[in-house]
Amino acid sequence: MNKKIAIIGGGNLGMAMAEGLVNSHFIKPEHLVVTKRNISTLKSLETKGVMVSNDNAEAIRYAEWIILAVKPFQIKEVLASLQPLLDPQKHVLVSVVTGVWIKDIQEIVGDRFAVFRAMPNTAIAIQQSMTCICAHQASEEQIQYVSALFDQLGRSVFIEEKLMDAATVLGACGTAYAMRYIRANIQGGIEIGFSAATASLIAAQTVKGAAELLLQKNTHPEQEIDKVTTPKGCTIAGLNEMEHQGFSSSLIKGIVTSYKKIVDDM
Ligand SMILES: NC(=O)C1=CN([C@@H]2O[C@H](COP(=O)(O)OP(=O)(O)OC[C@H]3O[C@@H](n4cnc5c(N)ncnc54)[C@H](OP(=O)(O)O)[C@@H]3O)[C@@H](O)[C@H]2O)C=CC1
Ligand SMILES: O=C(O)[C@@H]1CCC=N1
Repeated sequence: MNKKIAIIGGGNLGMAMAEGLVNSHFIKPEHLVVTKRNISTLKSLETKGVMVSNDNAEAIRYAEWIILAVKPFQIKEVLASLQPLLDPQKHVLVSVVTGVWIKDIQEIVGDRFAVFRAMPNTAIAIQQSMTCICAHQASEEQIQYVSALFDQLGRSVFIEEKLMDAATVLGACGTAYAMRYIRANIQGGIEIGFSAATASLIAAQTVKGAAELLLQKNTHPEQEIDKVTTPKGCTIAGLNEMEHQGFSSSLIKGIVTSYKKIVDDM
């Protein structure tokens, strides 16, 4: 397991992945290199012993596993600059870039590489990501390595590439949707009497507990809702008012809008 990993693009997600990889001890810090043009924001990683660099070529020479974590509009230029240095016998590519297909990557680097697309979320920093993965021309050993990597950083599932945009919305944008739900709870909590700090704790732990009920007991949300709603009680009164105001409908419309944005832009 002494493989070396390069993360090309140490931004929000690249940095979160690096933190998760090091904190989980999946990789020794000295076996990880993270690049970006302005490396001054990578000091916390450097302190942990991770190599940081503004030289992608140096990172490609060092590592076998290349995680591409730049913005979608940057990927073509970055791949084109890396192409002469990439070797299908040595390198495996893992792209976390939204809306960029394996065929787009192959158009630039050629079709002889094992390529993965992975869609984690920012909770990867604390080993709580949900990561959807698809593989192309990968060996069983490479698939096992990628599985082990993302399972160490949360939970993972292999999906077909055609579902990758949907995975981006539900799994990655989903972190932002959940944050907004929690924030609204905090605002409501303050209005009914809590300090912001206490409301934040109650809201976040309650959401965590609700999610764990589904994950651990494998139940449907409505089964769990039935256990909370006393007939004529306060929960159902509040829930129904939320639905009258378009709660579920607004979430579904938001999810579909995010999805259309990816599909229409690419
Ligand atoms: N943020 C999220 O929650 C998620 C993001 N994604 C995807 O991950 C990718 C990264 O997103 P995110 O981290 O949010 O974006 P960021 O803009 O935060 O990170 C991209 C990083 O790439 C660096 N970069 C730009 N050009 C180069 C280059 N030529 N060589 C090396 N590094 C470069 C930038 O730093 P500098 O300018 O210093 O070079 C920047 O830090 C995107 O494609 C996004 O769609 C996927 C799932 C979740
Ligand atoms: O909105 C974005 O650009 C990215 C895609 C997934 C999460 N954030």
